[in-house]
Amino acid sequence: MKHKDGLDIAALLLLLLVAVAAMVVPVALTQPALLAVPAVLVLIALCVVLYQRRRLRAFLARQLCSTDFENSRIQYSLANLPIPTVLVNDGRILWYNQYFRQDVLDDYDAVTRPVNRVLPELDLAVCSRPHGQDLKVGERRFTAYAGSAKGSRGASLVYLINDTLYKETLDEYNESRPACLIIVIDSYDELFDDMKDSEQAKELEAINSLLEEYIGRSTGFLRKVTNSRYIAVVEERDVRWMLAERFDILDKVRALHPGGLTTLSIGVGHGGKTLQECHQMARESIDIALGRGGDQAAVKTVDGFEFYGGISHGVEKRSHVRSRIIANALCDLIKRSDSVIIMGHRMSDLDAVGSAIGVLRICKMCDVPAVIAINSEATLAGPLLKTFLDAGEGHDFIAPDQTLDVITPNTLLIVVDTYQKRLLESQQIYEKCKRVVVIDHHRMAVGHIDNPTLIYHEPYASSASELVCELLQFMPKENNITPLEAQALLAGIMLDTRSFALHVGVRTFEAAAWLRSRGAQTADTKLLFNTSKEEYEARAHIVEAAYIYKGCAIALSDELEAGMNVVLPMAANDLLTINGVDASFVAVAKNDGVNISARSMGALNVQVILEPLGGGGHLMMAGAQLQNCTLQDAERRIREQIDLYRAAQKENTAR
Ligand SMILES: Nc1ncnc2c1ncn2[C@@H]1O[C@@H]2COP(=O)(O)O[C@H]3[C@@H](O)[C@H](n4cnc5c(N)ncnc54)O[C@@H]3COP(=O)(O)O[C@H]2[C@H]1O
Ligand SMILES: [Mn+2]
Repeated sequence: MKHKDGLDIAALLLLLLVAVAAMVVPVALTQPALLAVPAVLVLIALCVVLYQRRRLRAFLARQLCSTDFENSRIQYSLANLPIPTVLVNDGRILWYNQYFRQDVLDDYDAVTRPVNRVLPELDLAVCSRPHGQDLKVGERRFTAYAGSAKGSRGASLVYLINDTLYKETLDEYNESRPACLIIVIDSYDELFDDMKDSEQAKELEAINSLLEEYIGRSTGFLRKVTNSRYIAVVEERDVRWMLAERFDILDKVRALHPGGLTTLSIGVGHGGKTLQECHQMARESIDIALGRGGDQAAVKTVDGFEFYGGISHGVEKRSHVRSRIIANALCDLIKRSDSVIIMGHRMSDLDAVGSAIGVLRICKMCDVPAVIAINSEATLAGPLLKTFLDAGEGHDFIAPDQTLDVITPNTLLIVVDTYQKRLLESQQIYEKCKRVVVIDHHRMAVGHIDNPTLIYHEPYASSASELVCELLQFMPKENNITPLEAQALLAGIMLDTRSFALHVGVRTFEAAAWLRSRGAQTADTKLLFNTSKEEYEARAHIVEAAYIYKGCAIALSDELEAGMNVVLPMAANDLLTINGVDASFVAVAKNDGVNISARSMGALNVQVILEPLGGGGHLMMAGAQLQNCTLQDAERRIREQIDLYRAAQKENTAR
């Protein structure tokens, strides 16, 4: 019998090894050169052992796994099962049927081999679950199910179902789901209006060929729907590489001109059930991308929005015509209401209160009763409120919960200086009012007010106060704004432009000039920004403790005394005046969380940096409120985001 041969050879080998061992010492002593002989002998012995091991394994496999081993119970029940089956004990293969040998082992033998050499991914715990485990062997794909083998403790039987076809079909299905892209050339009208026809053609041809090349890489197609708008239908597999490359088409188009004159906005909808649903998602995405200032891609998925790009400054894109139309529409809406409630964001600031005061004047011009809902305990515009109280205008400002009783189905809510539901001064008022108007200048973000009756949203405007100024100028009626109201609006503009340093367009100065002509005193306005000595000291303290990290000033502070909230944004402003600081981040503990104010001079987009922390705002002015978070955590998260942003910037310039 063969296994007897095996034993004989083993005995022979043993003898050989003993002889070699006996020889080594005397030979090494007398003639070291002859040591080569035992070495060669050992080598031969090893070869023989390896060869025998293979033969032994083949022999065992034949005995155990072939059908002529009639006495085995496993054999009886499983050998003819037409799916690959393997018995595993203690991590080693004990037995398998012929299908396993054919489909998984490619006709090699593997009895007693460790199972993780043959199936490295196999995890018996996962296989034992009802859905089994996905396994890949070469090109073939299986689902493995495991059960414990009867009668043998610790041994498992693993069944492998070859479902390569279904899995490949499923993958192909997922990869080929439809996705829709809407691509818009930002500020097309403004740019192309002044161009000669030949220049227009050249410009468009450059953009077209970049877009064609980009979509040409996909399996889909591109169509131009209007002069400035394209639509592309692609597949999920294409969206995947576009996301991985972070829509570098944006950079390519921006690079056509040194100043980044032409930019694109892209809205992507993917993951929807139907092509129609994806198209709808793409439309929502392009709206939000444009609302955030353009030059970026917004991707709507089933769980929300993601943004890519958005590094250039928005180009001013507004027309007086639009302001006039909105002014008329707003007037109409107000006149058709019983009463109006005006409300800003919580922790109201000079811009929120200033613009609310402007809107109140519009309501008065329309002869409709109106109030400003404001929490005067939690505001950063204390000095402004006080000025109005002192002037005997206190009745116009009411605590939010006091307005709830007077809300009727015909009450109009006008929200100023925010677009976000969660930042509103009062959620209850918002929920109770049927009709809502929004006047805001912040770049749009996720969680915005749905379906407002009217929106006046201009991300290029400096402030909500500037927008309200324009509306006031177009009011159909004789304008009777008071000098004090003009001053409130001017304070709003000055706050958000950091006294006309940032974010100022031609229209900002126009609005300021108009306010001046209506009696706003600049010196008095400046007084509204003054602080107490304690606040000044706290501010200096924070600035002193700041350090610089990758061009960003970071300052941390323990909780401030109640009523000192304005110290936080002011310290952030101060830090920006230091040479070599591109952006500043001030984090202050507040209750169980941390409040953050961030500022930049435009070299960094602080909105993008704070968005992952749940904050938002503008390119140059942003904030976030972290709940249940320590100061150290906040610092770590800020630095993490700065790292990511700097890395992305580096990659961009490298490209
Ligand atoms: N969780 C979140 N989600 C989305 N957006 C968020 C957000 N948290 C904050 N923001 C936005 O970020 C911007 C900056 O907020 P921050 O509190 O640092 O700075 C505020 C305010 O604290 C600061 N401020 C108020 N009074 C001030 C004064 N007297 N002097 C200097 N700064 C003042 O002026 C800034 C006015 O900024 P603005 O209202 O246009 O826009 C705000 C706010 O709308
Ligand atoms: Mn504000």
